[in-house]
Amino acid sequence: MKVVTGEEMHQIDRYTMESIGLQEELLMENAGQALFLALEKEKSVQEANRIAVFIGAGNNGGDGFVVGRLLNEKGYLVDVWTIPPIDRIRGTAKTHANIYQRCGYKFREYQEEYETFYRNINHYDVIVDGLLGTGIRGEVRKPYDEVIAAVNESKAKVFSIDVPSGIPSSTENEQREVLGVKADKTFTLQAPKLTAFHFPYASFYGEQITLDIGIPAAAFQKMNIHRELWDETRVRNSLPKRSDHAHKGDFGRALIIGGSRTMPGAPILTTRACLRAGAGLTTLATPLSVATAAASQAPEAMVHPLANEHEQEEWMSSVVSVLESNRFDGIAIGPGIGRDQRFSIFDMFSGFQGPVIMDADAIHNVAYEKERLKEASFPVVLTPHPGEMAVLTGETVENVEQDRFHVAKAFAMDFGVYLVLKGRYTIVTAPDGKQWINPTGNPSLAKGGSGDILTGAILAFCLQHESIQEALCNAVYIHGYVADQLVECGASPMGLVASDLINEWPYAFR
Ligand SMILES: NC(=O)C1=CN([C@@H]2O[C@H](COP(=O)(O)OP(=O)(O)OC[C@H]3O[C@@H](n4cnc5c(N)ncnc54)[C@H](OP(=O)(O)O)[C@@H]3O)[C@@H](O)[C@H]2O)[C@H](O)CC1
Ligand SMILES: [K+]
Repeated sequence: MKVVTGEEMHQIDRYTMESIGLQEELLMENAGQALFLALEKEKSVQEANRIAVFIGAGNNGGDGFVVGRLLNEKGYLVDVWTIPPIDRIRGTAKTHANIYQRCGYKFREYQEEYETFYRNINHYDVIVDGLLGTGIRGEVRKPYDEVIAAVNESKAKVFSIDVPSGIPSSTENEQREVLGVKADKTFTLQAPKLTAFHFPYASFYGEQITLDIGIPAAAFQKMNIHRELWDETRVRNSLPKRSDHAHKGDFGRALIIGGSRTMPGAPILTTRACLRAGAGLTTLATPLSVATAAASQAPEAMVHPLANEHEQEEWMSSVVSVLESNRFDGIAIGPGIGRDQRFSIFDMFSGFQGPVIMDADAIHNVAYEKERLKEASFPVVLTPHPGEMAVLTGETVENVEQDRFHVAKAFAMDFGVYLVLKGRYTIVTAPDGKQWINPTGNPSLAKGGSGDILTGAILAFCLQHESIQEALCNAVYIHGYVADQLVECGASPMGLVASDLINEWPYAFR
């Protein structure tokens, strides 16, 4: 499913109307019908004594008029409020306002009776928010700011149409305080909007449901949008199937390089996750101080002791000799190495051709020689969290977080790498700039060890998928999905640790 900015959606609408010939009146009717059907399924709507529909000046309000008409038709007790005077409503929204009136239904104007409006707002069980949609520009103006504040203070269930009113639908906004409707649920029309996956905006959306309003696929294709949601269907369709007569050689030889005296656990978690995610043969190369613990905690793995991490030269040559004396199909480097030492991944891995996943401390190292990413002999996957992304770009974490999509895309394209920018909605970016957003995961993943296991799963999946992009998207999806499953079964996000996720991994799609 494509994820769009408001501007992209407007262009898609325009193409649908002007080149395909589906008119806006019809799209608005479709939107209202789809919204009405979705609302009717809501318990709070079924049980509501009184429902309010709030309508703004644009087409978001037009959708509101269609919903208001259909709710009236089915006998719900509805108050339809227009925030601007009715004569300010124009175009297609006006057409549907006229249809509403000709069907014999009443509406109230905020400007005429705003005292009643604020008195009544506490008596509504449900508010349908058709105030502002993708057409908002700049800061929320009067009186919408006051109306939005009142909606947020009311006890009603709030259902937003398309976007929570006040929330922009692109991330290219100057930093300002965000004022928006805090929706319980947002019914997005046709395609999810970008800010639904970008904080601070995402927290206003509540649960997100996408409704089909009949915009043809051809209109999306024409626009060439390279940003998509990676959902469960995509995972199920792209996860490799194991044949009955498979053997371990079919699933790749994985090498994990990591660990140090003070961080022995990280590479062990990566190794265990790599095994659980199905790699055929998994080897851990780690300093002697970690090797014994690793052998007992990941007995299915092979362990190659490396030189002490403080002996920089020796450590690097021990890595090289592990690579020279064995054959590996993919490598993950970074978990628990520590920040004290400098090493060159490109010197150590020269000539290697399988995928190399660089995580954690390896990212800090590669930042010093990032120009060499452009000439790597192997496909590179970088898995930074926002702090590590800031190290890579030389920007502040705030700058990264302000525009994650653009920062990730620019870096992946400039340096020709796959980039997994971690966060509540992790973004996978391919070297050609295409992006996929991961919807799974919860706060239990905001914890030490969670990145280490993702790295192991990514390595294992890269060895089992034809496409690196699909491997990354699927690993990220399942990593979050497993955490979601555990929380759904009653585990507290506070108490879950990375090992719990590793143990749950095989049951992800039971
Ligand atoms: N394909 C689809 O998804 C369809 C979506 N539809 C719905 O249409 C809206 C987008 O409609 P649009 O008219 O472009 O925009 P809005 O409804 O958001 O309203 C814009 C008007 O709001 C006023 N405005 C703009 N900025 C502000 C602000 N900062 N503060 C207050 N008011 C603001 C302005 O009106 P004025 O008269 O005050 O100038 C704008 O004109 C989309 O979200 C869907 O809900 C359609 O139904 C068809 C298909
Ligand atoms: K809205």
